[in-house]
Amino acid sequence: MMQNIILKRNNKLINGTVNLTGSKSECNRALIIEALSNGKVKVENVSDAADAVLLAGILRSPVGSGQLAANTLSTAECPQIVDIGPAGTAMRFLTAYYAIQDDEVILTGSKRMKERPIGILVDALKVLGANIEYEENQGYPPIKLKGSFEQHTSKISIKGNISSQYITALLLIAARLPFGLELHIEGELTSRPYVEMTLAMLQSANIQHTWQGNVIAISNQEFATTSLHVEPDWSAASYWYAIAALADEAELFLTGLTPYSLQGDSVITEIMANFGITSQFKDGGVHLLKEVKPLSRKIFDMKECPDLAQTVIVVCAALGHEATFTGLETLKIKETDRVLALQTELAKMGVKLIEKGQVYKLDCSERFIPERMFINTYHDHRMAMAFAPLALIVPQLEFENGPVVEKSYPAFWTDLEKLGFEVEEIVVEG
Ligand SMILES: O=C(O)C1=C[C@@H](OP(=O)(O)O)[C@@H](O)[C@H](O)C1
Ligand SMILES: C=C(OP(=O)(O)O)C(=O)O
Repeated sequence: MMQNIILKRNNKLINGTVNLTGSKSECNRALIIEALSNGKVKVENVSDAADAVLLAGILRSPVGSGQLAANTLSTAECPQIVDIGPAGTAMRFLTAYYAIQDDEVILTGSKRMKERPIGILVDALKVLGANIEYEENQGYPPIKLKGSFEQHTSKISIKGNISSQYITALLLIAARLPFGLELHIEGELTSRPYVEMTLAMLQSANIQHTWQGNVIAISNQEFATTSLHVEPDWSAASYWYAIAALADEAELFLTGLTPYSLQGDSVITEIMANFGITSQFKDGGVHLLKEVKPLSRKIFDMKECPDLAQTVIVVCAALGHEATFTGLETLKIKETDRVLALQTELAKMGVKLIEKGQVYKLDCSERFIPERMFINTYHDHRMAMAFAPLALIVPQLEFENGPVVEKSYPAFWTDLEKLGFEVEEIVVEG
């Protein structure tokens, strides 16, 4: 049985306040830092995102610091098994974290997680001195981390264009390595703001770094006694910007967001200015106001904000705005192949996302507005949330697997309801 969601909206006037949960990216970094700091660092405002709740459960289990995780199986003979489900950051960050712990751990995840590459990070950790084996397929989870870490070198090289999460994972443990870390990033760095977020959060816990050219260095250092406060999630905010962009009139207040965020996805304010949405920071949050404005921007580079790609592409498709997108390469190895998922779902309204090398063009020449649209979500929270704003132009939407949003924004459907959307849960075979 599966829970689907029927979503409808009977007018195009949006007005209200939304309290977003904490950023899953910030929270998952903060939780790893907390665990590595031996109790010196505390996380404030732990996110409700399922990926963060799961990681907190693992790292804050009574035995502490991941020595024996709560949701795991362990006996004297068998290593504990830690299952992180679909949480990509948790998988990558825990790989580095467990690589330097003493106990033997098997780290596994969902069916999709077993298709998301981890080899680049495992290779780098092995060069540093970690003892890691693959349990099924080379280069992919599950992996066995065998403990007995002995640092061989502080210098390692890592490809920058596949996932910044590998780099973050290494930076998070760097200060705990006896000889520190000198990380050489090979080639282009994707999702750069996420690496900057990591370094900024480490800095808040008093871990200093240098970043010169393509080399980031962190020496062996002590964490300060401090707390790390998790900001509201800007990626979640993007769906409200999309709703405002598709409304006739919109006045929204998103609490707790500031213009000085560590999250690169705060760039949604600039992106959505092109769609007539002004962002005014006051009263402890951001006010969104819709102005009618001709659309002019034709090219969007999503390399630094890949999690916004679905949001922006769906808004353009809904408005019939034939924009061009770059920086979508990493989308193919996320919760699903997001390029393929977008192509398949947009085809249901006659829109094509045409891939020409590394450039993607939206073709709206045969676009139509269906009476009803069924959205497949492919175990991807962002497929559900990015298509939900379409309720402002399509009379009835049905989403496969409503609870999929829990990964990063569990209150998504209830927040829509509070803002006047009709949200009906139905149970279907599946
Ligand atoms: O470090 C992070 O918190 C994240 C980095 C990004 O991944 P990539 O670096 O793989 O693009 C992003 O897509 C993901 O949702 C969260
Ligand atoms: C890609 C994402 O998450 P992760 O890689 O952490 O699974 C996401 O939240 O869009």
